[in-house]
Amino acid sequence: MMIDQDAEHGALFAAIDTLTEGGKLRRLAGTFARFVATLGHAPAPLLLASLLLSELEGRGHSCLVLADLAGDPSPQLGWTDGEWTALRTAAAAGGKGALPKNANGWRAALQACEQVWPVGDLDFNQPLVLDGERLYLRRYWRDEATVAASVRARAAVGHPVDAEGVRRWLDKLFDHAARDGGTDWQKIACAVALRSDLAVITGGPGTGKTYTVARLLALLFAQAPDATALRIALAAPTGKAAARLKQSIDTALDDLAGKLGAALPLRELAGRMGAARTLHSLLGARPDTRSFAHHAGNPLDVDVLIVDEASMVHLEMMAALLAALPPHARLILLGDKDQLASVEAGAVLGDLCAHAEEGNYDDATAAYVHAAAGETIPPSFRERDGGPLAQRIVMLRQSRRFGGPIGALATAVNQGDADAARAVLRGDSGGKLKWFEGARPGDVLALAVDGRPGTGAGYREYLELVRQGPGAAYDEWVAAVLRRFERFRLLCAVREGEWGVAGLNEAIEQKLEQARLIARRGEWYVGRPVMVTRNDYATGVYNGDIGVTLPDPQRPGSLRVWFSDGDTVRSVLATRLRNVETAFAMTVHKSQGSEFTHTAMVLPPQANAILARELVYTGITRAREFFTLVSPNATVLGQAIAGRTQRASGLREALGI
Ligand SMILES: Nc1ncnc2c1ncn2[C@@H]1O[C@H](COP(=O)(O)OP(=O)(O)OP(=O)(O)O)[C@@H](O)[C@H]1O
Repeated sequence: MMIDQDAEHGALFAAIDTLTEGGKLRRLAGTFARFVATLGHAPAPLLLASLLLSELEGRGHSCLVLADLAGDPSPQLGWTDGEWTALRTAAAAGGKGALPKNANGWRAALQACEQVWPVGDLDFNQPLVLDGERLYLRRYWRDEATVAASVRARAAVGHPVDAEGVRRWLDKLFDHAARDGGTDWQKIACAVALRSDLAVITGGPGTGKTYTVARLLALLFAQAPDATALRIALAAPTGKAAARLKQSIDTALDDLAGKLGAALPLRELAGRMGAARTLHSLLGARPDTRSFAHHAGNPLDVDVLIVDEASMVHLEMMAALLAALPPHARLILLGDKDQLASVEAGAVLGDLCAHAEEGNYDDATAAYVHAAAGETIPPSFRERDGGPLAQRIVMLRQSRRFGGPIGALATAVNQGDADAARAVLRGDSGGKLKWFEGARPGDVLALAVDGRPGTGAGYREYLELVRQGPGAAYDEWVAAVLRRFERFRLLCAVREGEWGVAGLNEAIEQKLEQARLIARRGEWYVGRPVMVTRNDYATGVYNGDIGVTLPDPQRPGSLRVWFSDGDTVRSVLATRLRNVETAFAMTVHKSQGSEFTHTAMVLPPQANAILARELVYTGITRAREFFTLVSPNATVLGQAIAGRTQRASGLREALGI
């Protein structure tokens, strides 16, 4: 069979190999197309569609939209027109005829193939699924169906609420004097979340998502028949985000406990909540398998689950989470819908929040919010037929932490206003922002080592502390080193090249070595910051964890990598960490869920498909106090802001939004 296919599709496979060698296709995409060819008669349109489907899945899309296949997918793939034409021509040569011309033609061609299950037909467990105008890998189709069904079911649940009682509590929990006029969306979010088994609270950095959810927790405790029996779980996609969530919630609850006094034993109730966990750990991830200990047959033992940084939760994880959540449990998702979606396929939060800006609250929600929160939803956020999901979503619109030039820059980028973004970057005289337009590599290296005036040093700062050594209290020194390392970070839009993660990590190491701040001896050296790139259950480190290499206090001559773990630190012998990379420079993608006092973002000299508005916005919003943009070519910023990351998915359609 393989030999026949190779003879028939030799030109196509050769074209695939050329694109793979040119770095335009991941190897897996070609392998998948070849695999599909072994499963039966495989006409050229099927192989071409399988190839692109696998490639797009690797770039975060859940499916292949047939209209894109019929049109010109090259911009989406970052290919030249010539590359797409060459691939089409090669496919048509093997297929002995022209490829379908439109989406209907593609649909007809694909549904006739034995490797494809057209939804609604007899199911033979084919690897590909054709659902309306979309082609899926079966796994993603199943995950999307699970998420859609579960979200619809949860959104439909309406709990009876004692609006008057809620109103009394909300007035206690929210400080009316602190509001600055306008609609109090935080209060609305609490009221809305009480009403259903699903609540989505979205908003940019510092809009008070954690502040709000702490009040929601207090309200849930206050309303529960037996508050001590309420099982609450906190979770986030990464260990770091989980630790941040727990810390912010503890602080907010402690603050509230002081305010509420004897009205609610909040300290005691909060003390019963466990630590925040990663979603992997919550679900019971098992080594070497994609399955989890918790699933529909062995659900999680929770009544309320709060998930922070939900924009980073990919489709497969969201499906697993929803399947494992008992039907009675409340799910509260927190996240910034405008941030980059997960590296893996899917953009669930973005899809759910597609219309969050508009609100679309119906009359019943408006009346309830008025009764329970004392807030009037403005007419521009109302819509008679807003749909059930819209009634479960609230967007927080005012940033408390993030005003000033960095906030203005983030807003301009988010709105796609490149002129405004450039004006903010060039116009800040207070030193919060700096733009190296037309930068040279030396500018980045100087920035990495010494920072810029007024922002504190770059990596010099933590490396000098490393050089000073621990003194008496080793753990305190480690914690201080880790804190200092978090003060500055260089983020890259791309991995490869002089302006990407790989090139810059090497160049920064050389520069730090010249400055005698590090002394490299092979791969591991004192001061080396590393990022974990794969979950490793044996050592307890997870994808995205960042640590710093320091001497082992017990075994002179050996090195350990130290990670912060909430309030404490923990370490792993350096040589036991297999999947790590140096982290002086890291991708914007990997920086999600983290914030640094000074964030510097490096753009590459040329625009590309990855470089889009969401990426620039995510990079900027990693900065707590100072933001520096480095771009060798000043025009790339405008091109990036103009680009959008659109992820193909059928979720919006399945949810009727
Ligand atoms: N209504 C409010 N009144 C007073 N302070 C508030 C209010 N809302 C938020 N804050 C404060 O603003 C800061 C940011 O709030 P919070 O951390 O909850 O935001 P967030 O949306 O969770 O941010 P991020 O996800 O970016 O960390 C906190 O210090 C919080 O105490």
